[in-house]
Amino acid sequence: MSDPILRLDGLEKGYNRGKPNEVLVLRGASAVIAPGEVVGLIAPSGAGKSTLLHIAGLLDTPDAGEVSIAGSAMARASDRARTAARRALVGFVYQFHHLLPEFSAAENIAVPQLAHGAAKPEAMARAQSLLDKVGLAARADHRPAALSGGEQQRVAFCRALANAPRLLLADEPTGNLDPETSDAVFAVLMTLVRETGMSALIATHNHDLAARMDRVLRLEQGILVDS
Ligand SMILES: Nc1ncnc2c1ncn2[C@@H]1O[C@H](COP(=O)(O)OP(=O)(O)OP(=O)(O)O)[C@@H](O)[C@H]1O
Repeated sequence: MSDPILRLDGLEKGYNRGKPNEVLVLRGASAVIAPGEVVGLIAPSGAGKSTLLHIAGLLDTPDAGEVSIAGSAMARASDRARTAARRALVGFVYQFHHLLPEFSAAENIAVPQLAHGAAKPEAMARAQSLLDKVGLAARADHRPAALSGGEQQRVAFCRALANAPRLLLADEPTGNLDPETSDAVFAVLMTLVRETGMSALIATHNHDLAARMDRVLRLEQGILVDS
């Protein structure tokens, strides 16, 4: 059997440890995500969803436990190895688009490819083909401020997929949109994820959206439980 794309083993994470204002957020969180699996993450506000996603995406390190991506243990790997794995294997989408305001939609999608060593013409061609897929071919030259909220978020999806990651980590990817737009934009995200066959861990407060995923994990009292 192929390695899981993401394996979280007994993750522990706290802030201000050993001090009076200590907060223990993760207390042994474990999960396995198989290739191609799309998993929802439901957590009450403040339960540690962002902390978990940052550790899973190698943006932060756990106090204890292991994170393996595509079979490689990364929790205690060098910064250089973690950055290389993150760039090659992981895409991120947040609640707010975080697009660079002075760049066009296509340029925003080209940036991570250039950082990963692509040549500009190829990066721009891939940006255009991703924009085609999300119905924004005609918006390639628009700056983020000239796009609607739903369009900005669709560009952010393209940027997350620019380097063809194997794992998408999304933190309330449509949480900033009105319900109708959220539904339509979420459908675009799911189509992109399913078409590429990538795995995804998608945090949402929306139970209807969570119901469209293969399964759902809940983060409760610092551990992950099947929903
Ligand atoms: N740098 C930090 N220093 C101290 N406490 C922190 C820090 N970052 C997060 N926390 C605390 O850890 C807990 C989990 O935070 P986290 O941002 O992971 O929650 P969340 O589930 O993503 O919340 P929300 O859904 O409201 O965004 C919270 O109680 C938060 O106050």
